[in-house]
Amino acid sequence: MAEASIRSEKPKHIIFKGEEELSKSLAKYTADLSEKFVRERGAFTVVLSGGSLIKSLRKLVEPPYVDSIEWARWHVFWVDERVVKKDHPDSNYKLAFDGFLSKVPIPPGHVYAINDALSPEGAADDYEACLRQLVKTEVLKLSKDNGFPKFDLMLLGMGPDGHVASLFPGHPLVKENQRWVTFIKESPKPPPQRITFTFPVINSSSYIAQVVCGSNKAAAVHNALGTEKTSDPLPAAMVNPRDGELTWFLDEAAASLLQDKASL
Ligand SMILES: O=C(O)[C@H](O)[C@@H](O)[C@H](O)[C@H](O)COP(=O)(O)O
Repeated sequence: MAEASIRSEKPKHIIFKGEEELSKSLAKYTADLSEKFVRERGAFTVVLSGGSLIKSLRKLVEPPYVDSIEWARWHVFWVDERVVKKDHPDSNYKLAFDGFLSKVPIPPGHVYAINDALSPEGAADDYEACLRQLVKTEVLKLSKDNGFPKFDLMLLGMGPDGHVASLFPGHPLVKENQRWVTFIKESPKPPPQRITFTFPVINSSSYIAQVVCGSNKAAAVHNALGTEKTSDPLPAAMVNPRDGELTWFLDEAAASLLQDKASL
């Protein structure tokens, strides 16, 4: 079984009037965690998604954060990546590079992009091997209780169907519980070929921000934040860190079907 533990209570969620307020809060949240992990262990491992998340990180590359964050201590990963060349318009690396990474002095050797010369199978194996090497050099920690890598911060988006990373509703990959990184060749969201972290890795993170905006995602937010027990939860409802902290960052449109929707 995958780690589809059913929640007994709602995870923490914060509702913002709009995406502008959300992006300010997300920048402060990320900068505070960067400061904490750099102080505690001299490094900060951050996992990015594709999609609209990258735009919502824009305040990090503006003052005060652009100058105060210790970018040299960052190590950047992707929770999922499309199996395309790194300069292809569908590439999550390209999206993040153009909108974020090119604007801050993170050492290029700390940015762990997919090997874009490989097949989906090969790229997933290669990415997992890269993570295992980073465990040896102690850039990455391992979760003490399950042996999966423990990232400091995972920044997730969510699709209107409730998918996270490239883990889609009803797809067998949501139950993968051995691999750290796996692949999909028939993603319902184009492009079809992708690699993705698995749920045991996602749920071993120290902190997870689930960042969701827009009325087209309101039904999935309502479903994922509900506490009704179901045998077939949405992937977004399976984000449930075993020894970490999950915070949903929502705008009013995405939160419109929730009962308690007091916004900041
Ligand atoms: O490669 C991808 O497709 C993304 O990593 C994906 O998992 C994304 O986070 C969601 O689909 C939400 O995307 P939007 O925020 O653009 O809706």
